Amino acid sequence: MGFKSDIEIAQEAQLKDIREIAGKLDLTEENIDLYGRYKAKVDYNLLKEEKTGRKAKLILVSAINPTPAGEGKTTTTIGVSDALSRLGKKTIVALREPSLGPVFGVKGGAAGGGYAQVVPMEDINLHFTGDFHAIGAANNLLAAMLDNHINHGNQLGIDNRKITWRRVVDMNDRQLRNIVNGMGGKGNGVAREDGFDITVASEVMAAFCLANNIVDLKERIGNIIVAYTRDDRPITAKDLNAHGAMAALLKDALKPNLVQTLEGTPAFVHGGPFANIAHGCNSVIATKMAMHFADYVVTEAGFGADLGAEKFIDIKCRKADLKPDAVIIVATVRALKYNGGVVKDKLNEENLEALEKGLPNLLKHVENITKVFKLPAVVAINRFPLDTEAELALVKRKCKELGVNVALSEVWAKGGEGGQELAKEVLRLVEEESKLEYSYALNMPIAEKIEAIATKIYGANGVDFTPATLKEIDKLEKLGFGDLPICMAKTQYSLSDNPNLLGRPEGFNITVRQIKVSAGAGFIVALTGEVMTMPGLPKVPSAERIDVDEKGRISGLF
Ligand SMILES: Nc1ncnc2c1ncn2[C@@H]1O[C@H](COP(=O)(O)OP(=O)(O)O)[C@@H](O)[C@H]1O
Ligand SMILES: O=COP(=O)(O)O
Ligand SMILES: [Mg+2]
Repeated sequence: MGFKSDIEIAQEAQLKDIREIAGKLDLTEENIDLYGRYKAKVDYNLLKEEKTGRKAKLILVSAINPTPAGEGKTTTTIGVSDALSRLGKKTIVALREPSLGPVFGVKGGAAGGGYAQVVPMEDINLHFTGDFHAIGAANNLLAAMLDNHINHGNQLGIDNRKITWRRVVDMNDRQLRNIVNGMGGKGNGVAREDGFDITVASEVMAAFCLANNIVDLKERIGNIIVAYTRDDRPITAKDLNAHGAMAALLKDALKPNLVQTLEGTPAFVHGGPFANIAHGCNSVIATKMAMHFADYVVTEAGFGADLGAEKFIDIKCRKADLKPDAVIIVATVRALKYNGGVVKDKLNEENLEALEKGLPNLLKHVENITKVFKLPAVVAINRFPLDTEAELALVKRKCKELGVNVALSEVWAKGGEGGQELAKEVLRLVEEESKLEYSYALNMPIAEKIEAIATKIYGANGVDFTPATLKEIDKLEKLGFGDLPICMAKTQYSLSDNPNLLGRPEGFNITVRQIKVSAGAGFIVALTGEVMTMPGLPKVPSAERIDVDEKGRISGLF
């Protein structure tokens, strides 16, 4: 259909000098560190001087269960922000930074798409300002100091079989999931099994995204549990005296990155946990900074509302005293057909029957947001080029029949101009009174908190815990971690823990196969199904289509 690619649109754009964008927030060069002409970091110490009374409206963008390509949350977040800017509203976008895993893997970048992008998209999708490299270095410094401690006598009595800390790299590399290191005999370390996670799954990333400032970050890092002794005493980063150096590595990374949308709306892009294996939200610091400088902040939580939105509310909002004033639930014709049983390579064919069959998935997410979390919501139908008028009309009609707010969004094709209907509905919703509720109380037992999420948000009958998991839950409660929130690690494709159960599955249980405490981040991770903390590359990685020419001009990124 001859559409320009995301990178062609981005490279044709005339970007504003980032100092002009900073000026929209009354920021001067004293408040920012320039990273070239189009990127800057903003001094988080500015938050200490927070003016009282500033209460920006916070809009969360979530979605229905997606196809592997994603349904356009980031694109919609950017597009509706541009639409609000066009309506004269002082708006900031708050997004996560892209991971190289998906960039070179299946999904591609995370800078939006079409005429709703943050730019410079090549920089943002690749090394950006180096935050992920800093987070990886801090994570791996801790791993090196842990093994070094064991190598030099193990005074802390670490049980080699109870090491929970893993190394990370920001790449999809299944080869590194399970390794043996320290081989080569005396002088080359102590041989043991180990493995790598992808950087966005690191607890350092989670602590980074939930920290309020550098002192809080250092304290959180110090609390990270890396191993246990034979008698199950936890060993922390602080026990290894690693937390100071780790926090030093993150001094600049912790400053939110300021860039711009194609239409010049300021954007904070900072932190980047995935929402299937971590909590899936950008940093608290960037969100609060955005709320300090703007009247409307639009932010995204990863994957479907069963993952990103649930953890945005039950973990991030609860811990950072934030409250969304409205939620946009992105739905697409293709994801509704996918949930209605259509296979990936048939999603571009009109299929009203499958579309209608997939609607229960959308309605479950709407119920969760409006009836469990008690927040006002609007469904944004993110229009794709091959959506037919009949398909779009069916979704809109069904939503209206069921009393669901709905707006057509054409921001991918038209930028902010294509988001006017959605922006006006958001402006109406944020004025509604709403009393945010959580899906569980923190003082409930760990198992009951997990059951509350599974039954209320996923629609499960219940939760099966493996014997080892029940034993670990008992140990964590005895160690005093019982009041922490839960970070569910689950497939993004299904409300259940089975990626093949699409639509609105009923009569299922989820199985929690592993539990671990992220004492630094401040939550308990419950792993279900086959969810991977180190994804693998597909048969034909997106990396094969990426190139750079003699002028340093990159192509193939999307
Ligand atoms: N309306 C649309 N039409 C065509 N492509 C789209 C549209 N919306 C999003 N995309 C593309 O789909 C992919 C996923 O979009 P993204 O905004 O990253 O989704 P999410 O944040 O939900 O994963 C990106 O490549 C993006 O360019
Ligand atoms: O963690 C996943 O984020 P997206 O859904 O934005 O890809
Ligand atoms: Mg996204």
